[in-house]
Amino acid sequence: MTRLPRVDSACLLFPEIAVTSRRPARLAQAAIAIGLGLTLGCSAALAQTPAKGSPEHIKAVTSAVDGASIKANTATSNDWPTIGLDYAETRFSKLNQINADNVKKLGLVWTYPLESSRGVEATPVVVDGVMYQTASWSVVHAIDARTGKRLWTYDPKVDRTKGYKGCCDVVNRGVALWKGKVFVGVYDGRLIALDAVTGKVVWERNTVDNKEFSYTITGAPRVFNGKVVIGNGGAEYGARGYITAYDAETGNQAWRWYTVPGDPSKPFEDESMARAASTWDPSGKYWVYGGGGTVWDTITFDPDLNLVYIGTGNGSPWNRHVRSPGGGDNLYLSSLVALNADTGQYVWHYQENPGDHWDYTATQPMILADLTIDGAPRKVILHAPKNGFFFVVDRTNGKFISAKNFVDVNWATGYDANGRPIEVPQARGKEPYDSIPGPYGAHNWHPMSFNPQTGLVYLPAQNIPVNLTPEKSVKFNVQEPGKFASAAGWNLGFMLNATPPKSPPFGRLLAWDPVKQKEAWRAEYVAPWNGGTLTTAGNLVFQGTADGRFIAYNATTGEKLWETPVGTGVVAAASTYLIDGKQYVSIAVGWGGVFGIAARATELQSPGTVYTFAIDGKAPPPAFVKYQTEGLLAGVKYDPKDVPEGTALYVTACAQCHGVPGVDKGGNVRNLGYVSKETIENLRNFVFKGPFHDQGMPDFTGKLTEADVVKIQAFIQGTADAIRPK
Ligand SMILES: O=C(O)c1cc(C(=O)O)c2c(n1)C(=O)C(=O)c1cc(C(=O)O)[nH]c1-2
Ligand SMILES: [Ca+2]
Repeated sequence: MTRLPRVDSACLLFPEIAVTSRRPARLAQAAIAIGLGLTLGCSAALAQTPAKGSPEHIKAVTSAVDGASIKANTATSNDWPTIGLDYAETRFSKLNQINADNVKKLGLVWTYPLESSRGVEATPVVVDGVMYQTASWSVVHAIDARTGKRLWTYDPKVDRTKGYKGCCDVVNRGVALWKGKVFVGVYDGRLIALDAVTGKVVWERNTVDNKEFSYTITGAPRVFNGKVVIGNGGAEYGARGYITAYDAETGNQAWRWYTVPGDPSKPFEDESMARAASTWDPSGKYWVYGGGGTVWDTITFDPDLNLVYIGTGNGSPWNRHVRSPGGGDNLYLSSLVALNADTGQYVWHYQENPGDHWDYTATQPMILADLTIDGAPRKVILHAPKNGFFFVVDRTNGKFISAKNFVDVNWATGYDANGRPIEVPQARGKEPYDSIPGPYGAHNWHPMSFNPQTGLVYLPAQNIPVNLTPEKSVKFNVQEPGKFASAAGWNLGFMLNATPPKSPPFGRLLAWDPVKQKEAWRAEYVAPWNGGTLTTAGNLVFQGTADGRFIAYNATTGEKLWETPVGTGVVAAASTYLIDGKQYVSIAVGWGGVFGIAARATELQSPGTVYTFAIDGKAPPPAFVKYQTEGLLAGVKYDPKDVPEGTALYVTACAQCHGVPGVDKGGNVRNLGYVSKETIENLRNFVFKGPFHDQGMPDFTGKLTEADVVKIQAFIQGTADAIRPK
């Protein structure tokens, strides 16, 4: 990356080069400046070189981050300036000091405590040794990566009793850095610009001023051309998806694009909404549920075509029979959409799941690549969404090139030449249905990477079996009566797996050839929900695992070359960067996300931590923390007649975080089948103004009655008793 203010070395190497590369009109001026610099400017500048890690240094290196520097960094990968490394989101670093020959000598340099006990999903962003990392509850940490010491922490103070507003853990997928500001999307819907040096708020906007829907933000903002763009989540609770661009300097709104139409009796926002409305059946009153299509993760910018690509989410509610009874594609659900980066106007779309029915989102991270396909150079998007197919799409026009399933699927047999799925009719039937992939996806938000040297994409793939039972009636979310709970339109019993699904769960790292649409190698894991990937010119792939390890593989062969325990399950992806000429690898660990709330794959539950490694690192690992669990709950007195009502209450109020008592083991939230008898006997003390409201436990005052709690107790003990080995 070109760093203007790095006068120590830049002085010798023509100080104005970075400026001229950005502003060609200033070539003549620059020539003079170079001359001056060599004669008198340099000695003065050298005397003022700020100490690394000092406020002046942080100001200098973060102010230099802009579109040109992000592009320039791709020549070396010295820094990791955006969440996916570059605008193409390759997560492929050209650094090769750490490589397949010496990775065995990788050792710990420092760890940094993120002071969080919920999921950590962000990739560390690093420029010249200044690191920005988010933890749960959208807390931002600035870290001196030379030492691992805190520079500052910013807590946007999300109301901890409002975690229920999102479906999938109080997570955050990271920051965007631009001209001295750090941008973070906050769980409660705010977009905040922070001063990169001090962590103080520069501006703040509420991006979800609408009161009808339960919006949250978990994704990372994207900055380009002086605009910062953010989407939101909420389609499990009823929401209408959109993304908004703001001026990065002022926070003024530049544009907004909705992903699905609103009430057709009112004027449409634009032509793209009018066209979309013809693919929805108004008798389903989809606008009341919001329709869905939330842009809760991937937003990618293409500087060459000046397009923004977004992946849109599932239908809201999931079940199309409820949402749009007459069928229809329901544009622009589950689609890749290209927008004009300046205006936010629709340019093209490709819909991966017409008429989504299964929470098959297209929000999974995409990678922009230039590939030779059938002998011709193509500018493509590589995409592996929840639905289990790997897509190659022409990013100049949205035309389908190819799709191939990367895991076994049962909802479609393939895609036709026009890019439409060939669906299996039972997948939309009225009978209970084992959805493969299920709503957790064959691949979720965990970032994949693409290594142009091997030609392979490294993709965390999985199966998490779920049985879906179609049902017309829509259940309430106890917290917000009138808001629809997650599986609205599907029987909420899916959470309790009323009909146990038959397919086996798995988690694996897939090395996938996107040209041949074929697996090259795989590594099997003990469980699903493993971390994102990083790949390097050192012929390496790095990935953290659900069972608490950080692993390096040979990128060509898949041979495991190195691993280290990290004290808890890993869901995030690693980054790598140079500091003062030496290569480091950092990974933030912290078990969580939608699967990690209630389930786990290791007995270790250490808090959120950033680990940083280098060759010959010798730092001692921190002490690991074990899960605190009691034996299977026994002895709570209850009336079996209360169990059916208790079940319904538990499903709408408790299941999403606590899982099924005694069946799930508990993830970053405890399972109520494995707590003490006294805890369940005193459940009311936790439910109403209880001690865990600062950790994400909602306050149910006014939402549940004391009698409801007694029924929930009956369900919890009844379930534990039912599964106890006789
Ligand atoms: O439909 C939505 O609006 C929405 C939002 C989110 C989110 O914001 O985290 C997730 C999902 N859906 C989702 O379907 C999903 O599987 C998921 C997993 C995670 C996670 O962080 O582990 N978030 C989300
Ligand atoms: Ca969803």
